[in-house]
Amino acid sequence: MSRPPLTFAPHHSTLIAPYMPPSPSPSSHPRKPHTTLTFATSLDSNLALSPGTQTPLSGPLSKALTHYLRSRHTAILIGVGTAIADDPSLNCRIAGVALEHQPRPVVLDPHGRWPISATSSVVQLAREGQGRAPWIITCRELEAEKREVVESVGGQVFVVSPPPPPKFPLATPISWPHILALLSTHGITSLMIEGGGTVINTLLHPNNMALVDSVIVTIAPVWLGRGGVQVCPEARADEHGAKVPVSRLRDVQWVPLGEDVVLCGRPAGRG
Ligand SMILES: NC(=O)C1=CN([C@@H]2O[C@H](COP(=O)(O)OP(=O)(O)OC[C@H]3O[C@@H](n4cnc5c(N)ncnc54)[C@H](OP(=O)(O)O)[C@@H]3O)[C@@H](O)[C@H]2O)C=CC1
Ligand SMILES: Nc1nc(O)c(N)c(N[C@@H]2O[C@H](COP(=O)(O)O)[C@@H](O)[C@H]2O)n1
Repeated sequence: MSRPPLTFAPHHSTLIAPYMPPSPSPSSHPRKPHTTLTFATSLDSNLALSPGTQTPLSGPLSKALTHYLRSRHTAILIGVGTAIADDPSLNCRIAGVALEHQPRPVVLDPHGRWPISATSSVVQLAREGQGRAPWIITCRELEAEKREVVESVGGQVFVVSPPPPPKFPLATPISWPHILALLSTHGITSLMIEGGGTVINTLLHPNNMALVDSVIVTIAPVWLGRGGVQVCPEARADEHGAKVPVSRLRDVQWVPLGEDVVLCGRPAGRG
């Protein structure tokens, strides 16, 4: 499971410092973690060439920045589509990062679709002490073998009640406030949400956008073409039914990193 360590230039951390989670204070008990939405996209807003496949987009410098972000958050969340497509490691591979600065991988898997096994990357890394054991948030009890694998490395399975029938077409199986509150209850003070397309598009829905504190997007100089996994949230209309922008970022900074540019901002309307 050994992949080459990444090198991160410390001065790059000053550029993104304003978007980082605040230091947790022992006296405050926020109802939700500081939430950072972060992903890598092509010029045509694609995360991957096709559903179910992984497409490398970040260059070495922006990839190292993503790994630095991982070390600055207590957890990293993905949807089960990404877990299945990528078998991701979800650890921080910057040389010398101690286990206490590794993020907790969290997989949203309401229907228990992730075929997690002893050979899954996150499980192997947890066993080798190079990452934390995964947490799975699901709506149904997992098969005993899967639960055993998760628990054998110190991970946890959270079975939450399925919600009532969806009111809106874009309603997600588990509401985002519920997910964030659950993680907060279990000590997660900062959460990095990496994807994939479904997860990002539902978080960018006008109903959920206010839950996002920071947005950090790597834009790679490539077009992937139609039929990819696209970031494109539900459209929004005003009270007269006229289409209006879903949201615009404020406090924007563009950070060039190698051939990529990293866009940092905060969704408008946040304090
Ligand atoms: N370039 C980048 O930075 C990244 C790229 N990717 C790419 O994205 C692709 C995967 O994206 P996609 O296929 O859209 O899958 P996702 O990773 O977004 O997972 C989607 C699934 O997660 C579950 N889910 C999502 N939201 C919720 C919620 N609120 N409550 C409960 N369950 C939820 C659902 O599972 P169910 O269907 O069982 O209900 C849903 O179908 C891959 O190709 C991957 O490589 C992924 C991350 C980052
Ligand atoms: N930052 C970034 N750049 C890309 O080009 C990507 N394809 C991704 N994908 C995300 O990173 C996960 C893979 O992580 P590991 O290297 O295996 O730890 C993948 O699952 C996506 O969440 N990210």
